[in-house]
Amino acid sequence: MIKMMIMLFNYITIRMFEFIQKNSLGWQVGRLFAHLETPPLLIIVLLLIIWFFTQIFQAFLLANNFKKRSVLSKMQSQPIDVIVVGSGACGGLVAKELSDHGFSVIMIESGKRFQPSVDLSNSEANSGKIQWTEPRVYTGKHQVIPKSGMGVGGGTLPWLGLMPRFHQADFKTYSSEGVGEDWPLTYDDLAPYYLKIERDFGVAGDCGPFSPESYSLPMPAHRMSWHAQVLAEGARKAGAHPFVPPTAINSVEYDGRPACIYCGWCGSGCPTGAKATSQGTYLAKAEAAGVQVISEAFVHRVNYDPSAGRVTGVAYLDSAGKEHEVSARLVILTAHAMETPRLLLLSACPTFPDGLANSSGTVGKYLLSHPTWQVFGTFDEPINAYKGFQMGQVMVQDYYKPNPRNDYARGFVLLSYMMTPVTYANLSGDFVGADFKQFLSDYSHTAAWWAHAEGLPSETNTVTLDPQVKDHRGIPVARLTTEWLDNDIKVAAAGRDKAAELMEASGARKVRVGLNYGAHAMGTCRMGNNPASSVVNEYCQSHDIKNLFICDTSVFVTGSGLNPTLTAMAIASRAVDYIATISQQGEL
Ligand SMILES: Cc1cc2nc3c(=O)[nH]c(=O)nc-3n(C[C@H](O)[C@H](O)[C@H](O)COP(=O)(O)OP(=O)(O)OC[C@H]3O[C@@H](n4cnc5c(N)ncnc54)[C@H](O)[C@@H]3O)c2cc1C
Repeated sequence: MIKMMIMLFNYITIRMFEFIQKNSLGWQVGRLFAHLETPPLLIIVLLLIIWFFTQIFQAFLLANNFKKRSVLSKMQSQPIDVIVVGSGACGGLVAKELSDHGFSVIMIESGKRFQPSVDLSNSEANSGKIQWTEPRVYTGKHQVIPKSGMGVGGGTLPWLGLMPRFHQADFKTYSSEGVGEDWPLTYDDLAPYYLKIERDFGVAGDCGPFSPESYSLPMPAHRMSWHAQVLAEGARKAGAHPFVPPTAINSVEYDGRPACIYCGWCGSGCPTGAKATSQGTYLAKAEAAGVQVISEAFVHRVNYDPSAGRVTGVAYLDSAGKEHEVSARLVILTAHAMETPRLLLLSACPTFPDGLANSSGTVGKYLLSHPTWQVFGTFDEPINAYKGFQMGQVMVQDYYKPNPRNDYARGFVLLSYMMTPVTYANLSGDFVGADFKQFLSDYSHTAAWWAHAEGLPSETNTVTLDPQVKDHRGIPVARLTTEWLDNDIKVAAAGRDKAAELMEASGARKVRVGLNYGAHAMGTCRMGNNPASSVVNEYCQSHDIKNLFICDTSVFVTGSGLNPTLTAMAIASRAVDYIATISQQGEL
């Protein structure tokens, strides 16, 4: 075969020289045909040439990791400072704050843009529109399926708005308890950013008796609705100290957005704008200041220039499958802890064959989640727990601080919770006939505690590229491989049992343990001081590529037992200040 190819190559070369000599296409074609004595031989040669070039073309397509290649459009006429990938909690903040610092920013978001008052008004069906619906593969001993958002606004479209601060010890789990790992930053590093975001984003509630320090929030706490009062009373009887936690849902009109009307559909998107979303806060201001948002645009590669050792921009596919390239001085990934590692792995190149910015081999490793249990209580009188916002009208944090007498490390919190009717009905399982009827009529008599614990980091909990499953674009999807550690199981079980005890203390006639699952995704591109064991430094800057930043929950070292978004935003805001400083010093 090789011999044949060489002969073919020699033959074409000789003919080309002759062609140049004679400078006549007609003469050349005539001579070529004359040398090929029989028509079958001519056909075979032509087929071989076609085959040869098809192989080269296919290899090229594979190397570029996509099926449909169309015309590249270099869209910008002006040089851009920063590309932000993903428009969620951190993306919106990063775009707004960079724009305030004078950077020109393009944001690229794979989901659609919604008009909340029209597209998301008051229906459970909407939650499907605003959650990530593309395929992912979940595997491992205990499958963890963290929900995530999609659309302009990202995870803040379906989120429930809980905004607690992490505690000092959450950043030092190894030095305080010998588990997990210490972060390269501290609570004090983030405290000014927590404060700023609570004001800019809009948070209502109390810091509670167990907060890392005493702080006040810009809006008063919401009044607990009846079910939350019943749960709080039971918690007090059992010796706990319930309070109304920090929530990014307006209790009064704030920053041009109205107070909550307590319709109870927070997870389906807020039609009034009372719930803070990236789209309705940071991003709205960023766009007004000139930030360009490209929606329905899936970034499938971060481009890298090996001669400069820098990223140069990104390539994305629009909804019609057409490819575009955008270049910028800086690329910031805020695509969340499942899609950011996927994108880096998809962007493998000769310099980084195992994934861009992955010389440490840790991209996609140490996937963190919160092991949780739902515990339902059914009461004699109706308590209408569906009224008011869905989660965290009351919180119990008494069992959060680690206690050496426990047979587990770290801790948990309890948050009041109630699901919307169809989600509740879906839990009916095997009930039929009278049992099913009873289950449904219990809805207005039922409330829940959501026990939310800390899951510890493990190198074998990972996001990788699935070798088989591809999305509709032909691109490998994220594959999550997970197994809870012994400590995760124990601390979550302690949370579950405490929730059941408090529910009984509230007077529930029936206590039922519901689902056990993993909430929130974090930690797949963790930060650290050592480039051999972490992906970014404490300012979210890649150890390998200085103009590449990762500013989302991927950078978490441990997950704490608390809702993660405020802390991710605080870390991102601190990274923006760093970027502005080093940019001024000419270091970017
Ligand atoms: C139902 C629900 C309730 C929640 N409630 C709470 C809560 O009460 N408190 C809390 O702290 N957290 C909560 N969370 C979690 C919270 O939403 C996330 O922690 C937070 O949004 C993460 O922010 P992020 O910036 O890392 O990513 P996200 O906000 O998830 O944004 C990432 C964005 O990137 C886009 N994207 C992904 N890949 C690409 C790509 N290749 N190209 C272009 N765009 C891409 C996605 O479409 C998405 O819009 C909840 C989540 C859900 C789903």
